[in-house]
Amino acid sequence: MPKVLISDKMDPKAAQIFRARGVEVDEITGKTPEELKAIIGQYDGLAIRSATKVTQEILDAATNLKVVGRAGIGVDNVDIPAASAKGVVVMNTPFGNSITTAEHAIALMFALARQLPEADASTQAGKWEKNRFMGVELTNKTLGLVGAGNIGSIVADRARGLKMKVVAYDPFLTPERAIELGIEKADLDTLLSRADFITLHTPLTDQTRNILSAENLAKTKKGVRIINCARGGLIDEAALKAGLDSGHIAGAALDVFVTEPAKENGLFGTPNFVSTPHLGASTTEAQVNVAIQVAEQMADYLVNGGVTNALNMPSLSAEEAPKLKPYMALAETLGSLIGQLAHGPLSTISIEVEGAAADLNMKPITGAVLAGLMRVYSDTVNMVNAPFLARERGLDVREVRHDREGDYHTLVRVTVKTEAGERSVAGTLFGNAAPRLIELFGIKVEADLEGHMLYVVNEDAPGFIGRIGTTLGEAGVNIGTFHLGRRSAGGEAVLLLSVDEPVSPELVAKVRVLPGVKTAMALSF
Ligand SMILES: NC(=O)c1ccc[n+]([C@@H]2O[C@H](COP(=O)([O-])OP(=O)(O)OC[C@H]3O[C@@H](n4cnc5c(N)ncnc54)[C@H](O)[C@@H]3O)[C@@H](O)[C@H]2O)c1
Ligand SMILES: O=C(O)CC[C@@H](O)C(=O)O
Repeated sequence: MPKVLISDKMDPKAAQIFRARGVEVDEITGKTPEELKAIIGQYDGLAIRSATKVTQEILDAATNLKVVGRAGIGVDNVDIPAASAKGVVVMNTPFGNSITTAEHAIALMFALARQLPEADASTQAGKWEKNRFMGVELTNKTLGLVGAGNIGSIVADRARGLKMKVVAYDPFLTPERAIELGIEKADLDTLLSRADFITLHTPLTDQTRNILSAENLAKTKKGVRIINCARGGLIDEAALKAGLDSGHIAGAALDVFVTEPAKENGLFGTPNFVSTPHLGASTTEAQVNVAIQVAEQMADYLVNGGVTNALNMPSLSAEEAPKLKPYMALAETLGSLIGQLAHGPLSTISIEVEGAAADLNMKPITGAVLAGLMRVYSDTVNMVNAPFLARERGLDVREVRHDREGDYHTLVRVTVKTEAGERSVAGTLFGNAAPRLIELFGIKVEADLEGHMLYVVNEDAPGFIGRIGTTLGEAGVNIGTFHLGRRSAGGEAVLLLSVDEPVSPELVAKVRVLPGVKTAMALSF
């Protein structure tokens, strides 16, 4: 039974779902990195929010880990390249808290427009400063939206309901989508010069870090009000403070900070500055949503192999997973066969599917071929890290889907380009379930590839089969299955034998010197 650790505070629904889906679960929150390192080795899955940092060190200690699930959106607390290299799937729940976070941005916009926190503090201090708190209306004001993705587009919708004009800067926003959202697409400088309020809704990347830098803040309209419910690091906090102090910026509200938890910050105590402790996603509804989603996604992966919302692997629905399972076994076997047989560096690998296979999601098939192939170099390879390793090795991976009907109802072919030329193997599913080799380097040969095998290429000549049988018999090796194919009568022939024990190098050497043998190799699957 797979075992999951929930290491951050999460709605109890997550644990209930894991248990109902046959996944054992421990809820242990508040561990230090050292304490987490000591226990993580026993778990197949790790469910987190933002407090747990999934670093290279934690991943190195996580010897059984298969999946990290983030109940939320941002995965900046997970070292994704390190997870990918270790073959650990990283998933998030991209939609569960979007409405809640958008509402928080709108709440902060109102808080700034009417100075609600300061007015509240003053009133409760008995000051009744009616003349001090003169606000501004939102109606007819321009909202500058930086990032019009899931959350940004909900903010835009709510802002339009408040009769604001919305101008958006997002390099990936299409003109059609802008029309659909009823917003104006603009470049950043235009947005900065026109917006009365600016709200940020992008991830933190090399392009967005300090997107509101001192230079860009200087381009804003005097009296601008700024909201950040996305990620700390999008705004230069020192420049923001200077803008508030000078009066150029009329107000700023931050839910996120460069350093979190933000127990101290230069902005604290600045007039017209409002802050919340990363509460964007903190509503009952959003926390229930993300807890349910993360548990369902992780259980799907651990129990059925379904992949949803993974950041380092193509999606595979729980419905598709059982259909793809035999194909992935076939693909991995073909990858392994060609990895064992093709000598020297590979430059290109092409994966072709036809017949029933052509109707399937191809990414998992490709991942499985690469995993089989790369396992020849490293036994920690799986479908998640194989594409990364292949890329690291400069392997050009091509996928080809054929509409044509071939001789087989379904077929997967793997071709690699080596220094010696192209090498190709193909296989099918027997009875829609059992992987079977049907072609090896251009020779038709039907074989089940499993366990220990001996591969021999020889000249097709009378007496050869007897000789090989005798050689194996003398070595005390029992032949399980025997598969033979040849290019033409008297031409090159290929022999695949399954045997009960691993084939020793000494036996391979004896087979290689038999008359007519061109090559011999031990294979294992
Ligand atoms: N405060 C919170 O508690 C909280 C909660 C949820 C999400 N978030 C954060 O909110 C942010 C937005 O989340 P989302 O779900 O809308 O993400 P999303 O991926 O749906 O949208 C992000 C948008 O940013 C755009 N973008 C990327 N680079 C850009 C650039 N250089 N300039 C302008 N736009 C750019 C993308 O095209 C995309 O449309 C993320 O950083 C997320 O981590 C915070
Ligand atoms: O889990 C949280 O409270 C924060 C979530 C938020 O930052 C996110 O990226 O989803």
